[in-house]
Amino acid sequence: MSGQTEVREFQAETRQLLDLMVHSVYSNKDSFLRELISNSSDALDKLRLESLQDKSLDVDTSDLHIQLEVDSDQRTLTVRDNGIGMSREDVIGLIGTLARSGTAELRRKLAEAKDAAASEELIGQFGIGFYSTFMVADRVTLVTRFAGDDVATRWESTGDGTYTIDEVTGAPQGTSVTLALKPADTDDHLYDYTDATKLRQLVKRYSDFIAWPIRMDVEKPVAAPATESGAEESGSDAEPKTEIVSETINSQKALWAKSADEVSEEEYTEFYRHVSHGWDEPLEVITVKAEGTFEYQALLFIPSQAPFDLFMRERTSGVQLYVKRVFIMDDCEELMPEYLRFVKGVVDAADLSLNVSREILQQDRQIRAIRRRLTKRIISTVGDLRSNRPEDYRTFWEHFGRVWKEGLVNDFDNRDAILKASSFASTDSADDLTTLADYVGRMRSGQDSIYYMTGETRQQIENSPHIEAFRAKGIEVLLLTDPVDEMWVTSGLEFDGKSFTSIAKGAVDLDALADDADGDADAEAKADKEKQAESFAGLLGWLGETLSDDVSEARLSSRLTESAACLVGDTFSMSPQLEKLYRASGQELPKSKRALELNADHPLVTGLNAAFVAGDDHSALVGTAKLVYGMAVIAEGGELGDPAEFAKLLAGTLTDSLGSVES
Ligand SMILES: Nc1ncnc2c1ncn2[C@@H]1O[C@H](COP(=O)(O)OP(=O)(O)OP(=O)(O)O)[C@@H](O)[C@H]1O
Repeated sequence: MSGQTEVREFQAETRQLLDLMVHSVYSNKDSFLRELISNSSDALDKLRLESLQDKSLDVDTSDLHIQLEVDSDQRTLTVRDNGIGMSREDVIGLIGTLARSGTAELRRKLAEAKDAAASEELIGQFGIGFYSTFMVADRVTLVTRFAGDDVATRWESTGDGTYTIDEVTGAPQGTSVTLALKPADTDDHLYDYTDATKLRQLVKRYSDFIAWPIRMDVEKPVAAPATESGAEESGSDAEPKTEIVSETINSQKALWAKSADEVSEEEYTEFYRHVSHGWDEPLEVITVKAEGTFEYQALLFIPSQAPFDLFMRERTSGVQLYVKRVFIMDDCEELMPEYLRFVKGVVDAADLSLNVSREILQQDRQIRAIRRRLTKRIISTVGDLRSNRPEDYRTFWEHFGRVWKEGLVNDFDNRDAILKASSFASTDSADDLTTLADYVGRMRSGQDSIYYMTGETRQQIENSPHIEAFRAKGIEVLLLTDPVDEMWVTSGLEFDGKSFTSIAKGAVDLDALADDADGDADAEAKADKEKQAESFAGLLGWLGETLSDDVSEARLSSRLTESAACLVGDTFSMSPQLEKLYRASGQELPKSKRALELNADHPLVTGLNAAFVAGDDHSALVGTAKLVYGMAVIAEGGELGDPAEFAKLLAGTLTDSLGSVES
């Protein structure tokens, strides 16, 4: 019996994604089955957990399983489970709309994707779960009854703009998804999914480890009954008899309980996809087996692709917690520090209660011990990747380096090891990243700091005036462009006894590092410097006052070779990027002032000094002073406080210079 049918429209976003599935570019169409079985398995986990926690829940959990049902005449395949089911609201929210925050992002990227291969990769990165059914089906019907509810909900769609939803009674608890299959077309990687052999093969390949039985009715020859004489009944007219028997077609073996040499790479990959809801391959598999006081097993994966929500607040699925093979929770944050949130997998602890809650976990000594050990294992694994598999390490770094470096700020116990396994862009190479050990190996004699500069892009840093003298003298500088770099680099961390020094802050004395330094030349240079300082003293004092709203002082620079001026913070001041980040996050910060450093060899600066020394009335030079300051801000990629004033001053100066050309 069914209630009134309601026709609803898919959201525009969902429609576009559906359209993509219907005209799928994804060659691995078989994976729809994995998605459905995976959803069913999750639903069974949830029901078991729910019934453990809520004893009053009136549900039968005696035979939790997944059933595959085939109707060859109708060409349908049904995946049925007796799991937790969904309410009508769930169906509309979870199935009817692709409400996940990454959908818009996926669509945008798909629109940009140039070819089918790029689209495949994107689908791999985002995953499309339930909607993958439309790769193989013309019509999908879902009937579901939430545990404890009386009425069930039926949802149906042909993958065009609408779906229907209505109430049904008499449906069993759990969920069934029935696919009206498209005709097989092997050229399009679309197989006959009513074929028992094919289904068996797919379950074996993708879902063998699923903890719940996956059953299918299969036709089997009936063993002929023995006659009284003991001989089998036989006769020329006897047709071989068959019967339909229900068979469990997965082995249900928990992969984490097996030793690594018993598990194939493919099995690990499929398990990884199940726990991560990902479609990519794992970059590395980590197995841990602890015996003794705390017994547990862990099977962890480092993915090869960052999920779209890596930097979103409500991230999903990380490491799942099991207790003695029973699923307890997804995304068990207590088992993994936040900066390792990209790690996926399972931890099965033997000695916890099945009723364990998040509150208890937070206090639990065993959980803390597991977390400590797993963290160390992951860090050492990444270190090994770096040493032994540079290509894979590079993939890792591209996808997860930014998150990894959060550990330098947050994980005090392991930060030296994290730093060791990190890598950085530097002026040493345009393409390759460097480790700190290699950087230190290239340090100049007399250099006791690791020099770095932070900025928004590599190009911006490389073009900033601060780096000029370092470039001219061939001193290597790390180029740090991730927001998190600002944090760890100023946290007092050292590497190999060397501190990190920003080239955009404090005074630098590069002369001490000159490799060709000779005593006489040094003394001469020092005397020159002193003389220069004297001749510029008046100008510097005046500039400091004139620009006092913006700068703390004006001084001569030893870091400039090409530009006229740059701005330099105190050793412990915030960089402009960090200030910007804080402001963007809504924090009020007092205006900070930096020193204006001038290049005493630049014609603009020597000209300005000559003009300053030549007259007593310096008011005509105020505009030039402001321009010099503004140029320093622009050169480092900063934002002018009053761009209109700067533009006006510049226009006036240009006009004057043209006037002098005309006359
Ligand atoms: N058989 C089922 N029983 C109960 N709930 C289900 C079932 N299938 C799907 N759902 C619900 O619908 C939601 C959406 O499913 P869908 O497969 O689209 O995405 P997902 O499993 O959350 O993520 P992914 O796309 O990564 O697989 C699930 O999270 C689950 O809450």
